[in-house]
Amino acid sequence: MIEERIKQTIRDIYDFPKPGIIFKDISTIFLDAALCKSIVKSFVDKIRHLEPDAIVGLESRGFLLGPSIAMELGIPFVLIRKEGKLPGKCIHETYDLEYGTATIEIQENALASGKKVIIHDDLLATGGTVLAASNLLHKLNIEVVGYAFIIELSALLGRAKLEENKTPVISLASYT
Ligand SMILES: O=P(O)(O)OC[C@H]1O[C@H](OP(=O)(O)OP(=O)(O)O)[C@H](O)[C@@H]1O
Ligand SMILES: Nc1ncnc2[nH]cnc12
Repeated sequence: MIEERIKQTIRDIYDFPKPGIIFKDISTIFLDAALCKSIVKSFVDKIRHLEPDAIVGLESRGFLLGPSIAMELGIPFVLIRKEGKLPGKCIHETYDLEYGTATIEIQENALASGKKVIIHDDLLATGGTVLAASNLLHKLNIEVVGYAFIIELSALLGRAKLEENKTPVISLASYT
């Protein structure tokens, strides 16, 4: 099963980037091409029926598999980046993380008004990052029809925040 394969592959790094945080290091997933392919296939199987017009990936770890998922579905991949990285007119949003605060941005003309998207990131923790991304997309009149994560840290209760408006939340491996 994909969940076991993911859990066997990633590593727990204690006290990174701050004391008390158990960091889920997903870099080992990318040493295993067969596992990467299986993860992309799992996402595609779970999100195709939502008929997204694009996948929106969150910098930086949402950029690792996001383009592959979009390519498999034959749809665009759109970037949400950390502050100061995107050229042209952008809108931005600041949010809290498990271990700090951050600001993300999207280009104003990244995607046409009225499009439907899936937001993809490697990991759901408090949900602060994806909620900020949802807010950005909402401001551009883009509808979020689902969220897709490799990993979910369920004790941090991000899912409940995302499901408030009944949007489907997909995660392939969940930790309590
Ligand atoms: O659900 P949340 O509490 O918001 O946390 C999840 C976010 O934290 C990590 O990113 P980070 O900001 O560390 O940046 P990185 O991907 O550039 O390493 C992770 O990749 C998610 O984007
Ligand atoms: N515990 C964690 N491990 C990896 N990425 C994270 N992002 C937020 N919390 C995290």
